[in-house]
Amino acid sequence: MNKPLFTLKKVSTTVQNSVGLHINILKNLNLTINEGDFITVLGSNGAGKSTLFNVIAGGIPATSGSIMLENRNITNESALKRTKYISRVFQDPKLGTAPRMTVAENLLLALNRNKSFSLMPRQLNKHIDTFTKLTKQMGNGLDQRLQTSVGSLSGGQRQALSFLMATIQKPKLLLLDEHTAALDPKTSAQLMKLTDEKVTANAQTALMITHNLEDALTYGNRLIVLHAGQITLDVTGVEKQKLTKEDLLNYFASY
Ligand SMILES: Nc1ncnc2c1ncn2[C@@H]1O[C@H](COP(=O)(O)OP(=O)(O)OP(=O)(O)O)[C@@H](O)[C@H]1O
Repeated sequence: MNKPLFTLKKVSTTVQNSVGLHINILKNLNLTINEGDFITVLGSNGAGKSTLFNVIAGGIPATSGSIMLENRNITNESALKRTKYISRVFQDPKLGTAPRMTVAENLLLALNRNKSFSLMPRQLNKHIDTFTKLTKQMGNGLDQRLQTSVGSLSGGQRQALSFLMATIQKPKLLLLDEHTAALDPKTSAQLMKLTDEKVTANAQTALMITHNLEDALTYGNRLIVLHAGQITLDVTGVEKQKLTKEDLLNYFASY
């Protein structure tokens, strides 16, 4: 049985642009994210995908409608409070990590998110084996760079670190905003594979925005398409498995 985790009901979002005009981005959007869903999110540029993530994470308020987390109404909860249970990885590897701190310090920060703690060497030493194991899984040399400052990592290593930090404490929801798009094809494919392994192994509820149709079809149990601020396609399970790249191209061409 599908258990609803996040429920967005008739969510609309209006923002003001640089010349003061009000733009309605999300329009009466309905979405139920079930526990364990791994949803790939497609949509043309400007469809409202990142805005949807911003509204779920609390960065942009819903102008109307409601967002429920199980039985709790979180529509007006701050973004800061929502970081307790929602993690996000962005397209830009520079976001989500502290550049002057080492890889190990960043991981310790993520491990202690929402707690008061110290970055004392004692604390770091306690976790170093765990961090080595975790970073080794990435297969990109990150485990050899635990004591290196994050600013000197490659984009791929830094993005792998952002992903590890976002998942080190299992969040209720993981939002992946084109998180492999800025990486070279090999590094991107490697992080995508690791993402799938981790999300699947942890039964992690996740939404992943991508412009890569193959990734959208290959990964996840569910696929949604956003168009002009609304969800126009929502397929799950066998229906998703049957979907082809050609179907999607035809679907987009029909707009
Ligand atoms: N804060 C804002 N102020 C003004 N306009 C905005 C704001 N945020 C988003 N928009 C506009 O709303 C529309 C939707 O933007 P959004 O970033 O959500 O689209 P997207 O589907 O993620 O696009 P892309 O695939 O290009 O990343 C765009 O036209 C964008 O310019």
